[in-house]
Amino acid sequence: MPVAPVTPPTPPDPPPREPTVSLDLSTSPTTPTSPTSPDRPARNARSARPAEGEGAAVRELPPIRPEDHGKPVFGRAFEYAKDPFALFRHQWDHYGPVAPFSMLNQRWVMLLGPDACEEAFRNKDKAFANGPAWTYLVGPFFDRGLMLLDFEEHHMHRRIMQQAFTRDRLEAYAARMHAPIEAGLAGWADGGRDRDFRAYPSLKQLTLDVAADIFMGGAEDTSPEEMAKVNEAFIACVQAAAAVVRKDLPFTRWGRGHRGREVLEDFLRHYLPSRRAVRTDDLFSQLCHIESDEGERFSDDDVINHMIFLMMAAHDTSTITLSTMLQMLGQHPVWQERCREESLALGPRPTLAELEGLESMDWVMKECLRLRAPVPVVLRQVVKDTVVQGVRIPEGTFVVLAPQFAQVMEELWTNPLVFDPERFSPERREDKSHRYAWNPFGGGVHKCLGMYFAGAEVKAVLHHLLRGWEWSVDPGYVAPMNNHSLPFPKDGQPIDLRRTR
Ligand code: HEM
Repeated sequence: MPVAPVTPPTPPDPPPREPTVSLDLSTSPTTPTSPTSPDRPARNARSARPAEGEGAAVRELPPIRPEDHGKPVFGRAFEYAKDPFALFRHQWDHYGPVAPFSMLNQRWVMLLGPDACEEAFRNKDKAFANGPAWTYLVGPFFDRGLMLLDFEEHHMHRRIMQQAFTRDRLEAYAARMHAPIEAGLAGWADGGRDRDFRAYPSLKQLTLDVAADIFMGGAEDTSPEEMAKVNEAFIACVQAAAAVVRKDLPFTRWGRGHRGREVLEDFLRHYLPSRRAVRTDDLFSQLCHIESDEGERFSDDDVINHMIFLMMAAHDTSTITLSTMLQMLGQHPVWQERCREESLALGPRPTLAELEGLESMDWVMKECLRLRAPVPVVLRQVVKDTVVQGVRIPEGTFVVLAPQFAQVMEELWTNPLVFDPERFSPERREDKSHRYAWNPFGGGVHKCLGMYFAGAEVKAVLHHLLRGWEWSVDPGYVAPMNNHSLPFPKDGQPIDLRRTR
C-alpha cells in the first residue's frame, strides 16, 4: 500500500485558498458507470518535510493569529458548529497539519491531514490519552466506557470485549436483526406513499428498536411507558455533551444528564442477574459471560458501564450513516436501482456473509462515511510532551484529530465533494492513496470495535428498504446539519417514500 506523506502548506500564513471548502453534497454529476479518469491529477506528492531521524528541527507551536481567537469563552466553537469543513480548511491553510486554536477557554491543537492523524492514532510514545479528553467533552455520563479507558487498563478491557465481537457472535447478531428491522419498518409509508417522510427520526427510532433487541435481549419487565423514560434518559446523557452550563443543577442539560445516567444504571442493574444467569445471544448477556484468553472477566460495574457506552457508540453513528445513504440513494436513482438489484438477488433475510457481499451497497456505505463521517473528529489529551509532524505539543494540551478532513482532501481524492462510490472499486481504490485517507472508524488501539457490527446493521436495514420501498430526494437538496455534537440533519431529512409491496 503506498503511504506517502501529504504535503502541508508551509506555515505560517500562506494566503487562504479560495473558495473555502464547504460540503455541498448536492453536486454530484457522476453515474455509477463513470469510467476511471485516465488523466486524474497526480496526488500524494512527497512532502518536503525531512523524515524522522533525518535531522528535522523540532518547531514550537505557532501562535494563534489575533483574528483567529473567535468569540470570548467559546473561541472557535461556533465556527465549528456552523461549518466544520470550512474551519478545517482554514486551519490547514493558515497553520498546516498541527494547528492551534482556542475553544471553551482552552488552547487546543487540531491535527489535520493523514500524516498528523496517523502519528496520533499510532501513539508510538503513549503521549495521547483518551479518557481525560473525552470526559472533558462528554462529561461523566459515559464513564468507564471502553473508549474512555487508557493504556494497560484499556488493553485489558478490550481483550475481554473483543470476545463479544468475534465472527461467530457477529453472525448471530446479524441473524437476529431481521425480525426487529421488519417490525420497525412495517409502518413506513403505510398509506402507500409519504411525500414528506422524515427519514432521520424514523431511522433513529428503528436503530433504537434494533438495539433494544440485539443489545438488551428485550426488556421483559419494562412497560412501554417505562421504556420511553429509559429512552429519554439515554438522550439526556447524549445531549449533555453539548451543555454550556456544566454543573449538576436542575433544569440544565448537565443536570438532566446526571439524572439520565442514574435511570440507565438502575434499568440495567435490574436485568443484570437474569443476564448473568443464562447465556443468550444478546450483547448484554455476552458481556456478562465472555472472558479473555487469559481468563479475565467483567465485574458487574464494568458490564453496566460498557453497556451504557456501547448503546451510545452504536446508536447515533449508525443512524447518521443510514440517513446519509438514504439521501444519496434518493438523489442518485441509478445507484439506488443498482443496490436494489443486488438485494433482490438475495433472500429476504441474508446472512452476514451475504450482506457483506452486497458490493454496490458496500461502496455506497463507504462513500457516505467518507463524505459525512458520523464521528468527524476524535479527542485526545497529551499526557507528556510529544512531537507531531515536527511540531512540539506540550503536556496537558487538548487535541482534536480530524479524520473527516483527510476524507475530502483534494490531494487524496478525485473530485472529493462528488458522490462517486466507484472510487472504492478494486480498479480505483482511492482509499488506498494513504493508510489514513479514509478512517471513519478511527485507528490505532482505539479503532472502533463495532465496525463490522455497524456494517451488518446498516446493510440489513438498507436491504429491507430496497426490497420493499423506493424513494427520491430533490437533487438540489443540501442537508442543513447540526454539528454541535455528532452531525445530524436539522430538518429530519425529508424524502419522498413509496411502498412497492
Ligand atoms: C457507522 C458507525 C460507527 C462509526 C462511524 C464509529 C466510529 C468510531 C470511532 C471513530 C471510534 C474511535 C474513537 C477514538 O479513537 O477516540 C469508535 C470507537 C468505538 N466504537 Fe464505534 N463507530 C460506529 C459504530 C459502532 C457500533 C455499532 C459499536 C458497537 C456495537 C461501536 C463501538 C465502539 C467502541 C466499543 C469503541 C471504543 C473502542 C476502544 O476504545 O477500544 N461503534 N467508533
